[in-house]
Amino acid sequence: MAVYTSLTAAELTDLLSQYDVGELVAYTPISAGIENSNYAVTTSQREYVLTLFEHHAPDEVRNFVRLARHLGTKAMSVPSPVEDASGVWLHSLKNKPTILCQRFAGSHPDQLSEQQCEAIGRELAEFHLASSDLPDPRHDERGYDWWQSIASELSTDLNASDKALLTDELAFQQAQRAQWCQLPHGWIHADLFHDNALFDGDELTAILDLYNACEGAWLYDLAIVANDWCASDDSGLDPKRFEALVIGYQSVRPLSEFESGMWNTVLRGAALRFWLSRLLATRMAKSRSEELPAHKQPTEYRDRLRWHRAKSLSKG
Ligand SMILES: Nc1ncnc2c1ncn2[C@@H]1O[C@H](COP(=O)(O)OP(=O)(O)OP(=O)(O)O)[C@@H](O)[C@H]1O
Ligand SMILES: N[C@@H](CCO)C(=O)O
Repeated sequence: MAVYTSLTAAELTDLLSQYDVGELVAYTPISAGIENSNYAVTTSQREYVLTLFEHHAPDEVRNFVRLARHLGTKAMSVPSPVEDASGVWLHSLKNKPTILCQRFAGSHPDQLSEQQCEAIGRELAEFHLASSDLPDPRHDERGYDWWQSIASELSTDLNASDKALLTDELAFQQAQRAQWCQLPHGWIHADLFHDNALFDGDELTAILDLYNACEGAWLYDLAIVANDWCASDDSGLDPKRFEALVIGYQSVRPLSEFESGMWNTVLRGAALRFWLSRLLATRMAKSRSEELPAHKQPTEYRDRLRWHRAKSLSKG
């Protein structure tokens, strides 16, 4: 949790002078986030967030931000970069691609309510529909092929029971490939956990961190949201929050009968994906002699996968 690149007031003032955003009043590093450096910036006109991309070249950033810019033109509350006085939105500070976005009000929800789940469901469906006319979604680098390849790499870190679970689930998912391919698909957020949304009470003010957005099944995106926002103490899903989420989503884009029949498969796939990515993150943290925070442990998603599998068995 860090800001990796330090900035002086003079550097920031120089950057802001290219925009029509008023004078610099204050700036504070934002410690949440592990990937990029973010600053909360107050000018005489309004509040902004300045992001310096730590690991990406300008062309990659252009590609990441394409979706946010598209959704910004449709008045969705996502961090879309502000243009400077000559229409340029991608700048460079300390040799790092840099953007300035509107700072949204609100905070990350903590005790998730049914109203918040309904709101995020509605917003996700809006996101799917509003992005559907933007061509060439990015390839999902954490999709099915990655599940297969990373699973064999990571299996040496697992005990026998987890290895058996992983092998069995991959075989199940492989058998379901043809069905997955028939699901309605397009751009998906792919990481809409509750720490990537802002709320003011029960009112959703923004969805953030579109940098994993890629092509995928829309139901899969909804399942990623369900596994996090509706998580229950027994490692499964809370039925009331899950119902609220689906009601919210369907109020904008009703699910087809085929999609509704695929829930269990897709919830399992979404749990598997984050079990694997957290296992990988654990391995990487260990190599730096660090640990993942308690709320990002792989076991949470392994246990959720087990819960979904037990559900499908109990349905017979
Ligand atoms: N436009 C914005 N308005 C308000 N707050 C924002 C905005 N952009 C970022 N933030 C705040 O900064 C934090 C970090 O942003 P973000 O999640 O994009 O970080 P990151 O390091 O790029 O990604 P990661 O979550 O993968 O570590 C967010 O959790 C949020 O609190
Ligand atoms: N949202 C992810 C981390 C960022 O991709 C997780 O909780 O595992």
